[in-house]
Amino acid sequence: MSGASRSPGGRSGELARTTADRHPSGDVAVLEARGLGKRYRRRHALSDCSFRIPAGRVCGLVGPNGGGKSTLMELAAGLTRPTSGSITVFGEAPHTASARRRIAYLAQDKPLYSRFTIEETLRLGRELNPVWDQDNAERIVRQGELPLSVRVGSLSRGERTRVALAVALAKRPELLLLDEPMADVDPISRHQLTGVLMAEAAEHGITVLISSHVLGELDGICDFVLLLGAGRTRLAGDVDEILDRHRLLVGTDDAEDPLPEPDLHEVVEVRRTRRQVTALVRPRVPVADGWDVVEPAVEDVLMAYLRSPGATPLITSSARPVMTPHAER
Ligand SMILES: Nc1ncnc2c1ncn2[C@@H]1O[C@H](COP(=O)(O)OP(=O)(O)OP(=O)(O)O)[C@@H](O)[C@H]1O
Repeated sequence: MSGASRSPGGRSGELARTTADRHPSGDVAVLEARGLGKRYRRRHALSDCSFRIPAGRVCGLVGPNGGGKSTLMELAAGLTRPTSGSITVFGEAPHTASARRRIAYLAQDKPLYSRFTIEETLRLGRELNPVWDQDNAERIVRQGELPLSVRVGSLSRGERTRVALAVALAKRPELLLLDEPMADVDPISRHQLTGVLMAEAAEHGITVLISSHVLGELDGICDFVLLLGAGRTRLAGDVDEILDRHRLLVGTDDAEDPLPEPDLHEVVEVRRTRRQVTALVRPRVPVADGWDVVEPAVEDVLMAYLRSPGATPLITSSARPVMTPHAER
């Protein structure tokens, strides 16, 4: 294999030594936002957004159109600066050269030089990046049956995604930011590229932030989620922790009050069909008899929060930033 190789967790160890404010759980945040805000003229793309993503997680980024996902990716990639609050990557401002070396960002429009061939694109990547895994990049391209001699401008959008992902992974990033990467990719390539992504993330301990509107696409690949709405953090945390905090209550819709204990649970959403009522709640006490109580799937939880913009946000302990005096300024 050409390019520098790195042992799994090698640079994570370095990260652990250099990050001062450890979380009570002992893990280390790769990406952390504290009161983060970004305003474009009068429009607030993000406001007072706080969360942390621990090292090695694959975090699904979800939210409605205009919810602030791309803005967050651009801030995390160091391409734009906050107008309030802070965002750090590996404990540093993302625009610093040392932080940017550790980040790869795949923007929604997959910017590549159209006039370059794939081979020239990879050569440019090799020249620009101190760490570059050429063999891996070529393997990912060849798996899509793309000849290296073809011009990028002649590729379909899905094929460009494959090349862009090959470039991003060849940099051997520690943080990979993927903005709706699979939107143009056919189902078979999507399955295959997702497999490549997961294998690379696991082998090299890459922390991944991946946005998608297709919730089923995130289910099974993400162990962490971040849901933004109107520029704010609405739901963040470990998938297991989030599932553990929610229950789906299913009952018949024959009572006057559809929820027998509305003061006892945080109600995220209530939905009625003709005879049935289904509620997603965060129970504070054991649920009373009369309801079928089911552990929800990730997609159930995400959909309920997306449909209910007024639901009380939940940021679980693994996603809550450590508030140092500096961070509270
Ligand atoms: N460069 C910009 N100039 C002005 N407004 C912007 C700019 N970028 C984003 N916005 C605004 O900020 C808000 C958040 O946009 P953003 O693209 O971050 O949302 P998103 O969640 O990625 O949306 P989508 O799901 O549609 O891609 C929107 O209201 C958008 O119009």
